[in-house]
Amino acid sequence: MKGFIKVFDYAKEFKGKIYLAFFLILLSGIMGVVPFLLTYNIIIKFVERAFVETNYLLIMSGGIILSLFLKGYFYYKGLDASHEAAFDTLMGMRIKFVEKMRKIPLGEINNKGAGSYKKNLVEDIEAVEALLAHMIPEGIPFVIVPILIYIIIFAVDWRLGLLSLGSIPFGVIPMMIMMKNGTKKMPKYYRSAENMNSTIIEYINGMEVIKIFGRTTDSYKRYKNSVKGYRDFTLDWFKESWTYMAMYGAILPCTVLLLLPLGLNMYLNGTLELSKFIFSLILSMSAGIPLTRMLEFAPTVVQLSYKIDQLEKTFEGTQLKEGYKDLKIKKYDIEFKNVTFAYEKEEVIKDVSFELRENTLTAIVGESGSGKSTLAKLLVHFWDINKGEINIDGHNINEFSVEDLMEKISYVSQDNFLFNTSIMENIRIGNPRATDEEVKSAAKIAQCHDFIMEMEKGYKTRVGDSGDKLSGGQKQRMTIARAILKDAPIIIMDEATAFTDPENEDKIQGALSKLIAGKTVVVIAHRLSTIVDADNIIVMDKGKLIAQGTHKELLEKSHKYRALWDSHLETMNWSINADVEEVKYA
Ligand SMILES: Nc1ncnc2c1ncn2[C@@H]1O[C@H](COP(=O)(O)OP(=O)(O)OP(=O)(O)O)[C@@H](O)[C@H]1O
Repeated sequence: MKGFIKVFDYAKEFKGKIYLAFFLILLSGIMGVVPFLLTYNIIIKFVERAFVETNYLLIMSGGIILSLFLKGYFYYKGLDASHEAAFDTLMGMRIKFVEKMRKIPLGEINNKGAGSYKKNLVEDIEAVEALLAHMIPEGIPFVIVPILIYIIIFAVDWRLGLLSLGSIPFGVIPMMIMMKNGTKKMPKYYRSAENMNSTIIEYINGMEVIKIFGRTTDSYKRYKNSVKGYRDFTLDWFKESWTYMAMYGAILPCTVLLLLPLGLNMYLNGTLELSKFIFSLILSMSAGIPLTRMLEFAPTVVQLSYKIDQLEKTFEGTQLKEGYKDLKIKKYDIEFKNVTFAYEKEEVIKDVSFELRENTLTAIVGESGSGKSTLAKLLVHFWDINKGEINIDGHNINEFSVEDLMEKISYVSQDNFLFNTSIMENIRIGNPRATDEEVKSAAKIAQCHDFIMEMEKGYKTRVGDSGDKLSGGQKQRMTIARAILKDAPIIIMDEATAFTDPENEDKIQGALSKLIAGKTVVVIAHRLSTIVDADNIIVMDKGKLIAQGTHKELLEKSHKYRALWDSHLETMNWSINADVEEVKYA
């Protein structure tokens, strides 16, 4: 129930509209009872005098029509206000939760998967609409109106009051059982829905591989199992609930269950007046409609409560350590001090210490999986480290806000994600204030301009989902253009030119060397020939820093570096030989 109550925190800003909706729908509910009272008046008059005047009948009928009209009008106006409050709240929640995502470690986001977040942000938050737009404004009057009706019946005759409540215990017991069982089953049901969402997204993203390898892939099996699992859990949940829903749905609104037979008996025994009996009967029946509507909300309460709990856990759980100070940096010197880090249990960075000086280029080399990219990701604060410190000009990066730190760093990663918008806007992400001319000039430096101009719509070309209308090399050069446009004092390039052909790579390297002058630069490279001139080279091996120095120094003192260099030379020779063979056979 905690989650259910929590929703009101999110709707606080719009409580005026919710109160208004509640008041209007309450009025509508009261107007709904008026026709029953007027009808009762006509019947009583008829029973007492066996005659009713036409004028009186016309006035009463007019009253019934007016109250029905007002009932509809207040209801419509009430729903209008409640829907406005509900959709404003949904928008606020979606914006708030996505803002919170910035502070969630990237690993956690990747582990949960895009589908799971989509479910949270779209479906789970949507469930709040039912609560704010319907349950509060409609549900509460649906409780108050029957209470008012029962008070009146008690006032007429307390025995009739008791009898008219007769159906409630028979209806409430199955309802409570359903809610209790539903709450127990909710986690499994919810997890299966999340799992299905994630596997659907994974399946669609992996369509290329699935088409090549057919239906036997694990991804297809996982997809099928998750869809089946969701069906099983949903059916399981509903099967259990249906019986109880049918029981309380049939019994609770049957307000005359005891009142009709026992009241009739009392009238026949002469202990009850006919007018009181008819009045209570009519009033009791008018309570049936709001009771039925109220019941429709019962299963939603359980689901909604669980969903809000989960949303809070997801978005307010693990958060990156972050500061809010406006830190003035004098010198962009960076220090990794005894840094240890594990994505999960196993440490992938072990007690690593080194310095990156302003106005120098530091390269990180090592075998695949040695921890190079992880060091870069720790510097951009995608994760919190387990032990040690990373400092910029003596300030721990945990003291910076995520935005502030990002302002200071240009990071070209191996994953060159592009948004499905124009090339111009994709590059402008580097600096949202940049003019079109500045974007084009960055694109020229990154050797993108020519291929962009060859496209039909030039810079206005949309790049497709995740940039799938572009080649790997083109995507990479566009992300380099972003970094050039950003012009931050710290530059990290993780295999920035890996997809680039040698001719373009030379040009980009030339352009980058101008760009990086005076900055703190970190380059992660597999092709060691690109970093032989680096001011410092850090050699990583299985998460440990095993040596550092210039290329020349390392060739002399580091066995590992020499091995890496030899194997690089071998690859270069191999590719030169392959080129010669190609020429021979051409
Ligand atoms: N998101 C992640 N979750 C769990 N483990 C990870 C994750 N990313 C990387 N690892 C593990 O951390 C270790 C270091 O990976 P990292 O990507 O830093 O290596 P690398 O030296 O950059 O490799 P490469 O040259 O192949 O890019 C590897 O064992 C890898 O399996």
